Amino acid sequence: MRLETVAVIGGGAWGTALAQAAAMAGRSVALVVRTNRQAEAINATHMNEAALPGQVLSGRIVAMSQLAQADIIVLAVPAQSTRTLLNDLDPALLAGKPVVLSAKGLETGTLARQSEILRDMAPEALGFVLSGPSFAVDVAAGRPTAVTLAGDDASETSALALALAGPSFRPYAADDRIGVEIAGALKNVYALACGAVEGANLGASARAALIARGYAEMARMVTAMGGSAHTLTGLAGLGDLALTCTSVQSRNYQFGMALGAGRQTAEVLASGAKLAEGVATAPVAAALAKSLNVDAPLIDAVDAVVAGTSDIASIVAGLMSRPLKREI
Ligand SMILES: NC(=O)C1=CN([C@@H]2O[C@H](COP(=O)(O)OP(=O)(O)OC[C@H]3O[C@@H](n4cnc5c(N)ncnc54)[C@H](OP(=O)(O)O)[C@@H]3O)[C@@H](O)[C@H]2O)C=CC1
Ligand SMILES: O=C(CO)COP(=O)(O)O
Repeated sequence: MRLETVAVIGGGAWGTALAQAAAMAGRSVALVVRTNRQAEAINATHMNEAALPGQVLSGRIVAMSQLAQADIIVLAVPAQSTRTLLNDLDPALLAGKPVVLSAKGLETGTLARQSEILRDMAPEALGFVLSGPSFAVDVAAGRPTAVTLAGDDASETSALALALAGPSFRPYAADDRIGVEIAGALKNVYALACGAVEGANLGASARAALIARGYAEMARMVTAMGGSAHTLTGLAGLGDLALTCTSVQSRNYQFGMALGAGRQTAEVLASGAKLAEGVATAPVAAALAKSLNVDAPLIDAVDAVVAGTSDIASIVAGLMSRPLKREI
């Protein structure tokens, strides 16, 4: 498998950061953005001001508005946009190529994981999923982090990890795509919850308890879907949960803070909030848990708060009065 050139599709914060990581790994990178105008501005300034203000980009990155041939294709658009994006692409450009899915979310309506969407839309592509504790600003600035890269074929996954690894970006190869995708999607739901705990002034103890019970719930979901709960001990599980559920820098956490302070979802969205994937994923995860018969009180709680069908005080009272049970 030739792994020299990379095309990253999606000119937002994460696409730009992943382009930078691939460039730092020594690859030649095409950053595929929406319009010629955006591409020209990025190429003229070596910055993507709208996505990562002030961050100077590697000279190995060239922005363009159309996908051309590349050895590795990285998709970095919001989870709800992946299907539309793939629908607009020429499947021949993806056939037989490693396609790295980096969005963290489950699709509304279909309940699909990102790799299921890829399988539907471009069945001849080789799907890999990338997830882990990685704020775009950190990755783009070359601050160190490590992530999980999961794929079906162990040697192809290791080769791809090597091609994307740089001095500050360390992908660990793994094989449990389901576990990695569910972890990446659900950590955003728990980050909303943890932000709400902060917004409602419920205290750091409540937040830590929520993270631990969220982890247990996530393990039930992953197992029910056919993944391995062991995956959650890694970067995509514990790593990303630890980052997103404790950091005000997280957009999901910020959104949760607003909900915890008593604001409604529509109001927060209308105020120009940044992308918070957990808002769309919470109802999907709740439907998935129901269909799998998995007990998921925290996902249900976030779903209710996002939908505005319950308030934080009632949610807390409901969770605290559930019948006592053994921990494991
Ligand atoms: N930011 C981060 O730190 C991290 C983000 N992620 C994940 O990456 C995904 C993207 O997030 P992020 O980049 O931060 O979000 P942003 O909101 O910063 O950017 C999303 C980008 O996708 C573009 N886009 C949307 N739909 C399409 C489409 N159909 N075709 C082409 N481009 C499209 C948007 O363009 P336009 O604005 O014109 O609609 C925008 O440039 C999310 O799932 C997120 O969870 C993962 C790890 C870290
Ligand atoms: O996934 C992320 C870090 O790993 C980014 O989280 P937010 O989308 O909540 O900012």
